[in-house]
Amino acid sequence: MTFSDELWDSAADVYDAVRAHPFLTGLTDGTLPHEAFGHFVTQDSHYLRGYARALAVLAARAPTEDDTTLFAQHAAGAIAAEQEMHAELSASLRIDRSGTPGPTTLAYTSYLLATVHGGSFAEGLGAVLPCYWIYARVGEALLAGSSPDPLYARWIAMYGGDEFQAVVDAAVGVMDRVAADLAPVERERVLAHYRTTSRYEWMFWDAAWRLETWPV
Ligand SMILES: Cc1ncc(CN)c(N)n1
Repeated sequence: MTFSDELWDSAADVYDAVRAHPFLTGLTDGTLPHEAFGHFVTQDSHYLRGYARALAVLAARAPTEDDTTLFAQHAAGAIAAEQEMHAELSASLRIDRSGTPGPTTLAYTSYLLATVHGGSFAEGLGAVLPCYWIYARVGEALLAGSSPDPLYARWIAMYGGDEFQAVVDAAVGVMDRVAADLAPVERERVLAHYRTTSRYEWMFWDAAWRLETWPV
């Protein structure tokens, strides 16, 4: 069993909860209100800025030149592709993506940044991995059925597409390589970060579903 298998299995219950969430079932059957999707797109634009910063820190702390190149490319290229899609979706939904990050967005990005700065490279990678991997698995699972709503179909095609899957495979491969040299205590820390950010992934969809705002 590879370390990435162990990681995936450790948060498989969270992934199952993600798949069952009404935001995703609504995306698939087309019943998700555009207001909730617009909320998601706006918050995700904020999220991606924080995520890109976290990947850039990871690139700077990477153990090999190839890893630095990989995460720097992901910080620039992958994020640009997602932001481009958000710009198109926002125009179709006629939403303005300005405003401030909501509570869940801020908590999630703050956790990512704290971990990539304060933990080891492996811990940082464990924290960013659910962002890659859960979206790839969700995209892959939803691709065949897609959605009757063309905006949701566009979103599913992005994450279910080969390009995104290849990006994710590369990041998972680095995790497996790095894990070979980790002491058991550090593996446990990686698993803990991975589970926490998997939970944040569920919370991010839930926040959009609830149209979350700051309570005061
Ligand atoms: C919250 C979140 N998580 C993951 C992804 C996919 N990079 C995303 N765009 N937004």
